[in-house]
Amino acid sequence: MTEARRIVVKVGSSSLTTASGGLDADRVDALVDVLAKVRGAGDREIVLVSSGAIAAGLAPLGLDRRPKDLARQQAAASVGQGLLVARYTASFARYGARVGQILLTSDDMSRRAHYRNAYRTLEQLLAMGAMPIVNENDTVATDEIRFGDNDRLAALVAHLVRADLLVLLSDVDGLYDGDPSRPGTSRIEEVRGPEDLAGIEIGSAGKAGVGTGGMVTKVEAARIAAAAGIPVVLTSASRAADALAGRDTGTYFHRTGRRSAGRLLWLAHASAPQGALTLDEGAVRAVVHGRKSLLPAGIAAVEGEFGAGDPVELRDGQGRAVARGLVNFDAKEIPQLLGRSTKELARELGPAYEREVVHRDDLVVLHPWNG
Ligand SMILES: Nc1ncnc2c1ncn2[C@@H]1O[C@H](COP(=O)(O)OP(=O)(O)O)[C@@H](O)[C@H]1O
Ligand SMILES: N[C@@H](CCC(=O)OP(=O)(O)O)C(=O)O
Repeated sequence: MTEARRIVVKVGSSSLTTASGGLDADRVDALVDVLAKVRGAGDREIVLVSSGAIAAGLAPLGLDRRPKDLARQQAAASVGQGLLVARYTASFARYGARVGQILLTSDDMSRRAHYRNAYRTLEQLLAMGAMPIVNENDTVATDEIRFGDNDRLAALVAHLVRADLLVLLSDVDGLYDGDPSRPGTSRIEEVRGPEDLAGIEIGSAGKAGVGTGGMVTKVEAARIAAAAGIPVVLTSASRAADALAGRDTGTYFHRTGRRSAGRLLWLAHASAPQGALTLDEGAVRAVVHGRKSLLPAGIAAVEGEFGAGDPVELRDGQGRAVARGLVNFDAKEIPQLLGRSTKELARELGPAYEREVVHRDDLVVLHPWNG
């Protein structure tokens, strides 16, 4: 852990708010103290993924708890994000450090140009010595594409910036083998693979009522990062200094895979497919084994309401998901393309119809078909 040069630290809402709700300036300062010292001590870079926008916006809007509807959550995030970053700006200024705000949606993690730009901005901020602070762009994220929690976003950011370590900070000092508020449960120190999670009761958000995903999304984020070659420490915000100093704390998830290709990680693990295309046998072979683009001739059926650019699932004849991809057509355009060659379509409907339905650069074959 002490060898990690680039670290993504994610802090949850529950670690930044007071018991009665609202942003807790002391807890923000305590976290900033730890991060600023790590940065100041040498050649380690940190990207902070911080939740807390919705929680910070509740009291100023006269809300006493996190609203259920998306519109009011977005309004709260809109008010709270400004307050959150203002707080971080003041807090890092105590160390002479600047902060830069980066708001991302799941869309940004999949579209090539957005992904590249986010990467470039993050690199530039780090090169200029500013502290990047990332959050989900709550005000534009719809229910369908929303991360909702920031745990998976943090895993994807860790992959995006090629981090050596992901630190997930919560209000609990690790993964427990059952609900930690129950007596008799104990902390799991290491997770080497899925077998170490068998039989563990992984629950949802804690009592504070401001967090969202609970342990489920943290374990999922750890799984995504570990599979992409990035080890993960899950611990409490109050143990952040220990975790960053490499002292034994929390739960350590060993990496399970090697670093993999860019933005497609999002497609494989965190996207919500907006529809499905059923492939004939030849197309399954071409896409899964040949790593080819999906052409209209190989599609047998289409389901769902999606627009061009949305993630869709590709299924075989038995209905099993074999891949995910970003589709180049709206759902309603596809029925007329089914089973037909691109040449024929171009002749009949125009040159715009000569394109692949899913380009191979926008396609990820799912495990266990990608072995
Ligand atoms: N097996 C478990 N181990 C640890 N915590 C768990 C477990 N199951 C459920 N939890 C709950 O998950 C909560 C953390 O999730 P959450 O409130 O979403 O935090 P954050 O705001 O930090 O993202 C803990 O407070 C705990 O009550
Ligand atoms: N983007 C949202 C994150 C929502 C949330 O509560 O996330 P988390 O506390 O990480 O489970 C916010 O800033 O409020």
